[in-house]
Amino acid sequence: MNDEPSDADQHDALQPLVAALGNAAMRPEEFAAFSAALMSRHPSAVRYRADIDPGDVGFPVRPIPWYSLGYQCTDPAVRPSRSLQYAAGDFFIQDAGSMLALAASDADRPPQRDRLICDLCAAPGGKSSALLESIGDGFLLANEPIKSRIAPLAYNLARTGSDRYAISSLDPERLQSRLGGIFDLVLADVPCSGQALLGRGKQSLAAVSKTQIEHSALRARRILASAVNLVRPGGRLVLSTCTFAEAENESQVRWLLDQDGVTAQPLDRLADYASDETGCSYRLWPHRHDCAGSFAASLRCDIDSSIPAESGFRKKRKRGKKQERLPEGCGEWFDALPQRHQVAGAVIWAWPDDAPPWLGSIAAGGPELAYRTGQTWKPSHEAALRRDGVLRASQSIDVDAPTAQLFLSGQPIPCDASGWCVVRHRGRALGWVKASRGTGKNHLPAAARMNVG
Ligand SMILES: C[S@@+](CC[C@H](N)C(=O)[O-])C[C@H]1O[C@@H](n2cnc3c(N)ncnc32)[C@H](O)[C@@H]1O
Repeated sequence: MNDEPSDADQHDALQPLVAALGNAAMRPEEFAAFSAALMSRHPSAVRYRADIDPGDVGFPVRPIPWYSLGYQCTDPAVRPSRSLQYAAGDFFIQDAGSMLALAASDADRPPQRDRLICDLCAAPGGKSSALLESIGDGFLLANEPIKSRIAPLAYNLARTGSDRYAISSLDPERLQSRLGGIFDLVLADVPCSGQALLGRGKQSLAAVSKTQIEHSALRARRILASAVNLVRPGGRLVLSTCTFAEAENESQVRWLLDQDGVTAQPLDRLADYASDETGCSYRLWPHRHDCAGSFAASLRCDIDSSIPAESGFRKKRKRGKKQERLPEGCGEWFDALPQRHQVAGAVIWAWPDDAPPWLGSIAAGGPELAYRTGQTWKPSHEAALRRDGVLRASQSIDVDAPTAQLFLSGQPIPCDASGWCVVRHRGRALGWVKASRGTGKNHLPAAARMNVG
C-alpha cells in the first residue's frame, strides 16, 4: 500500500496557508503552483569562498541571482558533499533561499573594517560561516542558546579557517544585558514554523497550522525585542525566516518599525524581491525562484541601549585573571601561537590579540587550539584548518588526490614526518596525522570523515 499523501491531500493540508499568507495572498492558480513547488525538492546549492573560481570546482553550476557567491547545481546526479573541494572547505552546501539573508547582510561584499557582528540564532552555522568568511578585520559572535546545537555550529565555523569568532550560548535577553548596543550588524535568523522545509521532509504539515504559526511568532518577537537592543546606534538588524506566514514575517517587521529608533533600511540589491509596503522586506518563493523559499528584512536601529563598560571592540584588554600556561606540546605543533588563549576544561581556545575584551566572560566556544583526552593534550582539528591569524602548523605534507581520499575516510597514510603534521591537498588543510616510522596515524574527528570520489 502506498502511504504517500496524494497531491490533492497535500493541497488540502496546505489550505491554512491561504489565510496565513496575509497580504502576500495569491490567486488559486498561483497557490496551486506554490503548494506544488513547496512540496518539491529544489536543486542543491553551494556557496563558494570568495577566492574560489566556480570553474575549478568540477561540477556544473549556474549563478544564483540574489547572492554573488551562491550557485545552484544543474546536474541532479552530482553530490557536492562527495568532493575533495568540499572536504577542503572551498564551498559550503546551503539552500539558495538561505542566501537571501546573506544578501541582506552583505556577506558577499568586501569587508568593512572593525565590523562587529552578532548572529543571534546561529546553529548549525550555515549563515554564521558565510558572515565569518566576510569578516575581514572584524569579529563574529555566534550565539546559540541550545547547547546540544553548538557542536555542528563549532564545526561549521572551524571550516572557514578563521579565528575571528566566539560562540556564546545565552538567551538573547541575557546577551543584551551583557553586550547591549555594540554590534554593527545583528542577524536574527529566528526559529520559525519552517514551512519552507516541507519539501525536504524536514518539517511536518503542522508547520502551516495557526497554533504553530502563533507560537513561533510569539517566540520570535521575544528574540527580536532583545535583538534591536544589541545593535549599536546606526547599526543594522537583519531578520530572516524560512517560512511564509505573514505573522512571522512582515507583521514582525511592522511591529519592529513601531519601536522608537527603528526604521526601514531598504536594500537596492534586493529590489526585485521586495514583498510589501514596509519598504525593507524581501521574499523568495519556491514556484518563482526555484528554491525552498525564505524571508529577510533589513532595519536600521538608533536605540541608545546601555553599553557595559567592558564591551568596546579593540579596547585595551583589562588586566584580569592571569592566563593559564599552555601545555608543553603546543610550542612544537605550531611555529607561532596567538597570545590570547583560554583554557576551558578539556579544550583551549586561541584568539587574535585584537579580539574583543569580553570574550573570556561569555564564550562557550571558540577557535580551538588544543584538546585534552585524559592527561594528554593534542592539537585540535580546528587548528589544522586555520587559514587566517598567526597560528601555523610546524609540519605539513601535501598529498595527491588518492591519498587525500584515504585520509578523509579515516585511514592512516604514508608520511615521512615525525610527530604532529597537517595533511594538505592542493594547499588546503584537511586535518592532522601523528607520524612515525613512515606512517601517519589518522586524527581526523569522526564528524569530519567522509567518502569522496
Ligand atoms: C532557523 S535556525 C538558525 C539557522 C542558522 N542561522 C543557520 O543558518 O544555520 C534557528 C536557531 O535558533 C535557535 N533558538 C531557539 N530558541 C532561541 C532563542 N530563544 N533565542 C535565540 N535562538 C534560539 C534554534 O536552536 C536554532 O538553532
